[in-house]
Order: sequence, then C-alpha cells, then structure tokens
Amino acid sequence: MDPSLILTHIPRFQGLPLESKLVTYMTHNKPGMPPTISSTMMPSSVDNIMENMSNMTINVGQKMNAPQDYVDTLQGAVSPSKNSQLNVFSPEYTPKGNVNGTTYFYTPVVEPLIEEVPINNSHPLYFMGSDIRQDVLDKNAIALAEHNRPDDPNIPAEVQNYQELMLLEEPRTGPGPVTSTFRATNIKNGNSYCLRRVHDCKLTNKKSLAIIETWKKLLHSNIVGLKEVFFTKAFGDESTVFVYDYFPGSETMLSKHFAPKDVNGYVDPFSADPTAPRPYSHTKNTMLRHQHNNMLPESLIWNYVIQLTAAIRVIHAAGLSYRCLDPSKVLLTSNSRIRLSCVGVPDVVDYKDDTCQFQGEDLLTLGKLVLALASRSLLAVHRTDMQGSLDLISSTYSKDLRNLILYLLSNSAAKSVTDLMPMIGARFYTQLDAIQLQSDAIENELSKELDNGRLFKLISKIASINERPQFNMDPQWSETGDRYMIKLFRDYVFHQVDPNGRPWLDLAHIVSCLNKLDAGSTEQICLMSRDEKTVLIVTYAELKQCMETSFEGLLLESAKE
Ligand SMILES: Nc1ncnc2c1ncn2[C@@H]1O[C@H](COP(=O)(O)OP(=O)(O)OP(=O)(O)O)[C@@H](O)[C@H]1O
Repeated sequence: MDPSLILTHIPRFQGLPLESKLVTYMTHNKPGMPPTISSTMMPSSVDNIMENMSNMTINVGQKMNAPQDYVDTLQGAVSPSKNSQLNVFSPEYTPKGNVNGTTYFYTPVVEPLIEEVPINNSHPLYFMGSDIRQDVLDKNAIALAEHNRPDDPNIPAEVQNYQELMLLEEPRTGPGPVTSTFRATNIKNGNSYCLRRVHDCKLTNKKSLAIIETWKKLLHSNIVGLKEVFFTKAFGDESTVFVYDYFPGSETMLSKHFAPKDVNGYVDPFSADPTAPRPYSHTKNTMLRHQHNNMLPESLIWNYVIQLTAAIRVIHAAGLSYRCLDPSKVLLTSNSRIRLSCVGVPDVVDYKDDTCQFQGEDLLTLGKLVLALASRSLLAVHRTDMQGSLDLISSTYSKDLRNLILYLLSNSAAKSVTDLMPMIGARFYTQLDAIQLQSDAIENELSKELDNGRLFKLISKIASINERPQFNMDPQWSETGDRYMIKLFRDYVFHQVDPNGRPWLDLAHIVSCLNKLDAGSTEQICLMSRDEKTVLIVTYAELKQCMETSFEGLLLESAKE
C-alpha cells in the first residue's frame, strides 16, 4: 500500500484522504456530487468534500462482493494498471486534469505526518507496569510450579480432598510437635491451598472443634484464612491437617528480617538459634552491629504494628487468642503485607480453656516482636539484653514507639489491644492513604488489562475471519463481501508502511483503530487493497457490522452437529 495515501489522510483532515481514486469512487457512488473537483478549489473546498463524504453511506450488503467487482465498476475511471506510468499517489504528483474521463487532483505538499509521530514500541500506557506484572508472573510461576518429588514415599498422592502435595519446607524437629507445610491442590475446585500437617497429633478435646469453627468464620486481611481441619492416617501416622489459603511467594518475617546475613564479611554464628548460650561480648557486639547496619525505618515498624494489632483485635474480639505470635508464623505475602499464619493450631494441639490469659500473652509476645523488629535482633528480647535494646530504640526511634513497646511488655492485667489505637494515632491515616494509593494504582492497571482483553477479543475475531482458506465449501469466502472489508481493515491497522516502504509500527494507531471499531464509530476511513485497485471509504460502524456478521457465520457453522 502506498504510504502517502495513509499519510495524507490520517489526522490532518479528520481521517479523510483526498486523492483521485477516492474521489472517483465517491463521485461514482454519489450522483449528486459534482463530477470534477479542481485543484483550485483546495483547500477551501476540503470542508465541503468532508461534509459530502461524512454524509455518504455505503450499503454494506452491496459494498464489495469481490475486489474485481470494483475494478470492473471503475473501468474507464481509475486504473493504475492501465496508467502504469501515472502514480497519482506519488508525492511528486501534481494535479493532471482529466485522465480517461476522471479528474485527478492531489493535495499539494503534504508532509508525511508519520515523521511527527514518534515510534515507540514500549508503550507502558497500554500495558500493566513492569513491576506489578513481574510480581504477578512470579507468583503465578510459583503457584504453578511442578510438585516436587512425586514419588516421595513419605508424601501420599492424595490426602482427603487434596492432591499434588508439594513440601514447602522440610519438617523441623524441636520443642513442641513436629509440623510440615505443603502446597496442595483441591480436587474439587482446583485451587491451591497450604496444608499444615501436625505429625502424630490426635484430637484431645472436642471443644477444640468449636474453636476451629470460629476460626473458619474469621475473615481478615491480615490473617491467613483457615479453611478446614481434618484428621488423617494417609501419612502413616495419626496426623492433624490444617488447610489454609495459599499465598505463593510468601516469606516469613523470620527469614525477611532476622535471617543471618553477611555483614561486611561477618556471619553471626549464633543468629540461627537465639536461645543458644553465648558470651556476653557477643551479644553486646551483635547489638552494636545491628545499630549501625540494619535498623528498619520507623514507618515500616509502625506499618507492621498497625497490621499486627488489626489482626489481634479481630481475633480477641471473636473470643479467640492467637497463641503463636512468632516471626516464623508471620507471613509477608507481598512487600510489607502481613498475614498471621497457623491460626487454630495451638487450640487443637494444646487445648486449654484460658482465653483471657492467652490474650494477655498475645500482647506480651507482640511487644517482644516489636522490640525485636526495632532492635533488628531476636536477642533483644532476652531479659538481660532488654534494657540495652530499649536504650537503642530510644536513641533511634520516636518516644511513641518506645512507649508502645513498654506498654506491651508491662505486666498490667487490664491490657487490651484497643488501648494501642491512641498510641498509633494519626499513623492510621498515613497507612490508609498508602493503601488507597496502592488500590488506585492497581485499579488503573486493571483497567488497562480490561481494555487489552476487549481489544484481544476483536483481534481474535478479525484473525478468525481473515485468510480462512475455505468456509461453507467456498474457498473465496474470506476474500469476498464483508470479509474482504475486514481484510482491508486488517491491512489498514497492522500493515502500514512509511514513505520508504518500511513497516510503520505505532501501537497508538492500532489501539485507536481497534477502539473505534469496538465502539462502532461513525468516523470514516479509507481502505485500499494492496494492488491499489480497490479503494473504499467506510465507517467503523460498518466495519464492525461486517466483522460481527462474518464472525457470527463462523460461530453458527462451528456449532453445527
Ligand atoms: N499460607 C501459606 N501460603 C504460602 N506459603 C506459606 C503459607 N504458610 C507458610 N508458608 C511458607 O511455608 C514455609 C514454611 O512455613 P512454616 O510455617 O513451616 O515456617 P517455619 O519457619 O518452618 O515454621 P516452623 O518453625 O513451624 O517449622 C515458609 O517459607 C512459608 O513462607
């Protein structure tokens, strides 16, 4: 296709080209129109032409049975093959008067607008931002990862309604019951879940079942939802399995903030086990090292405090207690989003009817966790090191943070999580603002993808129609009638070239055309066959009708028995 056709018509005159083949076609189809338009009428007559063109409608049914039809109809008018030396689309061409009964004219000196359009292939405006995209892709990849060791004799192929068990971490032995964590697929709905198996654990008190029911009803954005609990011998013992929502790619707070790290070539030999005996000098030096290298920003600590207290607040309000607040049980599911995992496990494994005391302990352990975060060391919670840690916090963070920790660590019997709200104060607003901004950003990304999905549907329809080798025993089906219009439109949208014949790739053009097609715009465009023998002016609305009719034909045929 000659690019000058596209270039002259694109935006300068509202998408209407002004070259001879077009006008020939128009005059041919519109008897009321003057047969010739002289170049001296330009540009004042351009508006008239536009007006006439916009009033012009094409009977879609009769539009084009085949390109040859139009060549025949236009015989004696424009026939580049007959006038091979005459290239009316060439930029050098000037009005030539009447040729073979048709007046040719050409808009003088039209700069190719393509040069004004920067070619940009990245177009972040049309697609999801690369960060969020990568994050979603990573999570999907983790969620779809092959389950490991399918022939592991210790992992059954199926447990209750779950299969494809994938061990997330090797079972760890130590004080308390041995547990192991799996990702598994539910047979009934195909969703992934996190299964926490407590080895060799039977139900000791039936009251636990009522507590489990309460946990199952507890839905909160900072708690990993408990779906069900079942007892099974599938692992070769009497195990209790807790089924939770699965969050691919999540990390524990322990590994995120307290994992042993190489600091200037030094790796702390005791960091993996904070309870192991160590020399006093080691503790002191560790604290000092953290003070200089690893302190978390105060805003992040408050962010965690708000999320943790939000979770504890609903747990306590439901008459429950968490009982296992520990950095290894706090999941970071994305960036700084916190979710408490393992809910309900202590209530089954070690049932005790003392909710009030356990709620107080939840607040105490919360104080220890915040202290550890603020000192960036699990050692900080040791009674002997606590004063040093608090001094460090006083010198690094605000008084409010120190007071919050002191309140949580105090022995007051009347402590309540709601007392923490005034201490957090206006930081709630900061957090709320951050969440709302993030929500806006995600909504924006979603709307882009929504648009892309809509355009993808259009492209699928166009591609299903174009170049179909045969339909209803008709090998010419995709080359005739409505389908031919869609083919020309496909060329117009995707196969443009610049004045040097190089591919002109502008996603903005493609998106704009497809959007107008989807909306059924009444804007007109000029379509031309590759051999330049066929030129058509159609509205997007007509093209949309052609596309829908053709695609419906395909659908009907495909649905036949
Ligand atoms: N609901 C969940 N969704 C996705 N991953 C999870 C979920 N719960 C735990 N995990 C992941 O499984 C891994 C093991 O979790 P687990 O709670 O066993 O940690 P742990 O530190 O080994 O604790 P424990 O001391 O009880 O063994 C962790 O990497 C954690 O991120």
